[in-house]
Amino acid sequence: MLPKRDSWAEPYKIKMVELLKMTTPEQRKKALIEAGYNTFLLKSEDVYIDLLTDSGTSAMSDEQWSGMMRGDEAYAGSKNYYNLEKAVQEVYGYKYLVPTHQGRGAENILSQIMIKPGDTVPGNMYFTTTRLHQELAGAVFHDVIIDEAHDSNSEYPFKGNVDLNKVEKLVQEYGADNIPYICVAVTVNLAGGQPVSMKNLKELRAYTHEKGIKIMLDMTRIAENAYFIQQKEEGYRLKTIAEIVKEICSYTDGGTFSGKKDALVNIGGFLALNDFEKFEEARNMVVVYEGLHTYGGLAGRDMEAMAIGIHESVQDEHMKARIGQVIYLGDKMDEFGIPIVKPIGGHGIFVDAKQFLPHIPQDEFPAQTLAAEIYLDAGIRTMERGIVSAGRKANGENYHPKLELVRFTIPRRVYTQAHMDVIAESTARVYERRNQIKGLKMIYEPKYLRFFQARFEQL
Ligand SMILES: Cc1ncc(COP(=O)(O)O)c(C=O)c1O
Ligand SMILES: N[C@@H](Cc1ccc(O)cc1)C(=O)O
Repeated sequence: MLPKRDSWAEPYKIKMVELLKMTTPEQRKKALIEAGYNTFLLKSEDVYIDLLTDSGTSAMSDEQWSGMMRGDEAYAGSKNYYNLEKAVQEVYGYKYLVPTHQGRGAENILSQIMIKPGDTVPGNMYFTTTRLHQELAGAVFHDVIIDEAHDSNSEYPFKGNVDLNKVEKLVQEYGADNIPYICVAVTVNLAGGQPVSMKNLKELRAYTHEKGIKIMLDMTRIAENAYFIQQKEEGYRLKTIAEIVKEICSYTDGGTFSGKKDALVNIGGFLALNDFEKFEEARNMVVVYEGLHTYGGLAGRDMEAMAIGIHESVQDEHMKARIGQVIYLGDKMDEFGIPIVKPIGGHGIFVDAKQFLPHIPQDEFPAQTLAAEIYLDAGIRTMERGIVSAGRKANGENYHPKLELVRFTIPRRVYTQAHMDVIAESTARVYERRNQIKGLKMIYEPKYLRFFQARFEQL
C-alpha cells in the first residue's frame, strides 16, 4: 500500500508552552472523590489533558496577544469596541453589535427583549444555558431538530438540520404570533457538534419569512459549521469558509455568540442584530446586566483579541487543521471499537455511554460514570452530556435524553497529535474493563444547571 499523501498540519508553530503535571492513580482517585465524581469540580492542576471544553481554552495567536497590548481601557467609546463592531459587520454581515461578557450574557438579553411569558421557542436541540434563559423569560422550549440527531449511529451528514414539519406543527398549535423566533445553533453542541446545511437554512428562511417568525442564530461555532458545508454540501466546495459564514448569517435576523469558541479568546461574547429597534432595547438592557454598551462586561483588550480572533477563525487552513485534529482522534477511537457519535462533529468526539456501559441504567448516570473513569485512567478530563446535563422539567421530572454522551472536547491550537494518541489509548483501556464499572448516585443537586455543581458517590 502506498503511504498516505494528504496529511494536514497545523498552520502555525509553537512559540510558548505550558508545562503539564502528571499524576498517579492514587492522586487521581483522591481528587475524584473530593470532586464528588464531577469533572467540573476537579482542580485544573490535577488534570493532565483537559478536554472538559473548547470554551475559553484555545491558544491565542501572537497577533491576538499584541492586540491585548492595544487595549483601550476607556469606560466609554473604547476604540477596541469599534474594531470589534467592524469585524462583526465584515465577517458576519450583521448591522448592530452589543458586546457581552460571554455567550450567556447575550442569551439573557435576547430572551428578555424577544420573549413574552407563554411564548413558544423552537430550537434545533436544546443547549443548557440557552434554554434556561428562554425559560426564565417565560417561554417553553420545543426541540425541532431532525430525528437523526438523536440517533448516535445515524451517519446523516447534516444532523443539526431543523425539521420543518416539526416547526409547522408548532405554528399550527401555538400560532406564529406566539413564536418570537426560532433559535438555530450552528453547529449543534449537544448533538455532537453536528452541522446544519445551507439548504436547510434557506428553506427555513423562506418558511419563517412567510409566517413572520425571526431566526436567531446561536453562532458560537459558525465557522466550524461552515467547514462542514464546504466539505459536504453540493455547490460549496470552491467557496471559502468566510463566504459560507456570511451566507449563513444572511438567512437570519441576528445571533448570540460566545467568543470563547470559534473566536479563539479566553473570554467574550456578543449579541448581533439587524433590527434597529431591537438593538436599541438590547443596548439599553446591556447596561443593567453587563456594562456600558461599548464594553458589555469586557476589557478593551478582550474586545481587541476577539476582533482579531474572528478573522482568524474563518481562515480555511485554520479550520482544516482544527477539524482535521478532531477527526484524527475520532478515527483512532473508532479503530479501537469505541462507540462514538457519527459522523464526527466539529468541536470534539462524543462517546456513546449507553453503548459503552450498557449494564448501567440511565438513572445511574452512565455518562457521568464514564467521564469519572476516563479521568481515573490517565488524568484526562471530559464532560458528561446526558441525563445530568438535561436536568429536570418544570414539573420536577428528570428529562431522559436519548443521547447519553461523554464529550471529549478539543481546545483549538492547544494539543498535539501525540496527545490525541494518548487520549484514544486511555479510552481504549477503559473500554477493555468496561464490564467492571459501576454506576453513581447523585447526592447533591443544585437548582439551576445542575451538571456544573452536582455531587455523586459510587454505587
Ligand atoms: C452552543 C452554545 N451556546 C451558548 C453557549 C454559552 O456561551 P458561554 O459559555 O460563553 O456563556 C455555549 C457554551 O457555553 C455553547 O456551547
Ligand atoms: N459552552 C461551553 C461551556 C459550557 C459547558 C456546558 C454547559 O452546559 C454550558 C456551558 C461548552 O459547551 O463547553
